[in-house]
Amino acid sequence: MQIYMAPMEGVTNYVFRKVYIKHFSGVDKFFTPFITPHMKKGFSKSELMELNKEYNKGQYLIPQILTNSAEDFLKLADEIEEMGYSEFNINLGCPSGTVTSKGRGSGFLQDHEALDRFFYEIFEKKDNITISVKTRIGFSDYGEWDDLLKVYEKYDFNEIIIHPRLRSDFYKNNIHLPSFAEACNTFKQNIIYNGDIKTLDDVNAFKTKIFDEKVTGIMIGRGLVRNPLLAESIKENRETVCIKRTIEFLDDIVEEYMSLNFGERNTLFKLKEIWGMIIGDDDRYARILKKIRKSGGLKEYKTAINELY
Ligand SMILES: Cc1cc2nc3c(=O)[nH]c(=O)nc-3n(C[C@H](O)[C@H](O)[C@H](O)COP(=O)(O)O)c2cc1C
Repeated sequence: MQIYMAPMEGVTNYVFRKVYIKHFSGVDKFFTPFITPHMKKGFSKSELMELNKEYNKGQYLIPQILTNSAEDFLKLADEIEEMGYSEFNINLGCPSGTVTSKGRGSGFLQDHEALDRFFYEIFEKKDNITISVKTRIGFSDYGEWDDLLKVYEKYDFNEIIIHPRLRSDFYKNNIHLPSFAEACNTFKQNIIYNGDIKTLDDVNAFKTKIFDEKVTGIMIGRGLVRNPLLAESIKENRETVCIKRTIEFLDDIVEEYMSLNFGERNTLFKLKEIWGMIIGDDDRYARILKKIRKSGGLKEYKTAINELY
């Protein structure tokens, strides 16, 4: 089973991924956080870093694009192709209000005809690239999935990544496995499962519920940030958590940000977000998380981290 690291804006960015592959193994594919067409502005500095082949060396990296315009997609894909990419992922899952209100991300799932036209134009004009989608199962009603499946079925995606939640669920509420199972019966292509995998047990439980040879992989987001050893664990089929290796990894992330001149404040901001995901609402470490969040500089941050040993 293949393991993909989920794109997570602000978290699994170029720095995280670069340092990740120095410390851990097990991830087969990485995705950039979504990139939106920029029209006249050109790529931002961070987008250029996300896509820089030299900086991202050693990763099988797929650029993810967020748009509802075939014309903009084609133009952006051409530009990214020139940087050496030939595989693209389309974001049809982002639940953020600022994205969905413009009919993008999971907002695009509301207009099946427009979605169909979008894919038609892309596949008609671009036959030299590989395209996958990352999708939710609808906007606000499970009943939408049947029609969406009919649209997806028409196109030659190399794989379909499914997060079986509605937009209205955001990242909470239960996963809707019947919709995922329905996709397994419908699609001919490879299917990748995404959602709430946090431990090796979660993977094994998933496999007992869904066993279909078309499910060639799982994509993991929060679970891999919480325990960066999870991909290795799954590949080796033994649960491994090692706070020491996790801290060494995060120390290296600090160094990488500092070497890129992010400055102490911005670096700390990034680390606080990562620690928020690692500790989450685990009461045993709530006090330390509070200290991490309150730290005003890297020295104070390190003192807080040392309490974890
Ligand atoms: C902070 C954050 C940022 C995210 N950014 C993206 C993104 O840029 N593109 C995308 O397709 N999904 C994005 N996602 C969704 C994740 O890729 C993934 O689908 C979601 O976290 C569910 O998987 P998980 O339960 O394994 O975390 C984001 C999620 C979070 C929490």
